[in-house]
Amino acid sequence: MSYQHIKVPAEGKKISANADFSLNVPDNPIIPFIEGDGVGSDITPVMIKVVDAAVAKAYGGSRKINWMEIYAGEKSTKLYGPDVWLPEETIDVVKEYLVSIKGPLTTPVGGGIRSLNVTLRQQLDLYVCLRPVRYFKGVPSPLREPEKTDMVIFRENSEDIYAGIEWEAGSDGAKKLIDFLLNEMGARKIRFPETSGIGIKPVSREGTERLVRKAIQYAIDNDKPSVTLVHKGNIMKFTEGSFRDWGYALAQKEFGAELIDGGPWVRLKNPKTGRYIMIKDSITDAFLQQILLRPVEYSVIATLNLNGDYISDAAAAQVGGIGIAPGANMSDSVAMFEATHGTAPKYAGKDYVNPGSMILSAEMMLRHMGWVEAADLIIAAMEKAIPSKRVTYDFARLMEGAMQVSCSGFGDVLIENM
Ligand SMILES: NC(=O)C1=CN([C@@H]2O[C@H](COP(=O)(O)OP(=O)(O)OC[C@H]3O[C@@H](n4cnc5c(N)ncnc54)[C@H](OP(=O)(O)O)[C@@H]3O)[C@@H](O)[C@H]2O)C=CC1
Ligand SMILES: O=C(O)CCC(=O)C(=O)O
Ligand SMILES: [Mg+2]
Repeated sequence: MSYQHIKVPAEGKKISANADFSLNVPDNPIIPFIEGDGVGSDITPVMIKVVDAAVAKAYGGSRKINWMEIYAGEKSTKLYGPDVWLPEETIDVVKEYLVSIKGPLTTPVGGGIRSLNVTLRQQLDLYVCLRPVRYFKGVPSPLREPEKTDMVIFRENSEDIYAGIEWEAGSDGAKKLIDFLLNEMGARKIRFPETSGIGIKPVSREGTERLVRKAIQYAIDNDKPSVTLVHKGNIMKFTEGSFRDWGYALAQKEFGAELIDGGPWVRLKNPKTGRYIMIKDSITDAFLQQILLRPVEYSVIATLNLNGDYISDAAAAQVGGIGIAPGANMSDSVAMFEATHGTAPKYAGKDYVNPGSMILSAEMMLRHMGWVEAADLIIAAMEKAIPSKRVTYDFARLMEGAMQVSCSGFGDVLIENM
């Protein structure tokens, strides 16, 4: 297969999948990557260097990643033309090569293009946004006991107001829809109909079930004590409220969960360990204060798209910030790994920010590929590097006696510690 601008490495093979979605990973896989906008050009090369070092050290040359650059965002417009932000061939490659990693991409506020990050997730139906939140010893945190925060967020990635169904105030679309709502649907509570922009929030049973199913399965596979459905269902009854109800119903129907004290909480016995997994729910505003005050009570979190976006950054702050917050966007077959943070434009090109988020996203990618020895080396290197206090600005400014290093410098510290 030849592409317009993507150069397939001369060496290396594609990862393939079996009917049950398990992966066949060759020793020399081709891994597509998007560099990303803003600090993407800082963190992506550092991630590649650290991953290559971990793989070389873990497998002594018998395994090697062949990186293949693919394009999106500003770099794409320079190569493919001023309006081409997300080339078709990028989508094709992500789908075909099954495992990839991306840097952050800019989304303008208000007008301009819609989010390329969200578009990638929607076009590839990467319906799970998986974001682990864990503490590394020595990381400065605003909490007294940050080690008590240990959560894995399952954020629904394909629905909710991120579907982008909205019309600007004063547009024909907004007028038409508001008119329809007022005159045909009996809506009475649009306070300023003449000057309202309007958006639609689709949340489906299928979308909820596939997300909650993954979250419960994760809790089973990883022996986690609870899954919390986080929603604002008291206010948005038929979207967020239904998310909660469909989630509980799925736990009972597919996992044999039983009501506790008449419900709504349910519990199921983990078939692998015999221990109970509690399925509970929490309303988002209360949840956000409880994860600060009683983090030990939360383990696996299943939530909708917007809640998941907010919770990801808030929870990351508890364990040191979005500089080390990794993530993955996944369907049953395709996985695209990416940091939780964005393009941090004020730091772009300065070799300054923490590359940890992207390196830990790559660590998740290695684990997903079954290259656990290389993944373990990265975790062990983080565990040694941070207490040595040679860290990037985000940690250095909160640590006493730290020696601040650059983005690439922190990559080198990790490699020294492998
Ligand atoms: N998946 C994606 O590609 C995402 C893209 N975006 C996009 O990114 C752009 C910028 O968004 P913005 O709201 O500024 O959020 P960002 O996540 O880009 O940055 C917010 C702040 O987080 C801190 N931060 C971010 N990255 C790092 C890092 N690697 N190391 C240390 N600290 C870091 C910095 O804090 P401080 O100022 O304290 O140093 C930074 O100013 C927007 O266009 C947005 O749409 C946003 C999120 C995800
Ligand atoms: O797409 C964007 O620009 C922002 C997305 C985001 O904040 C996220 O996925 O966490
Ligand atoms: Mg976000």
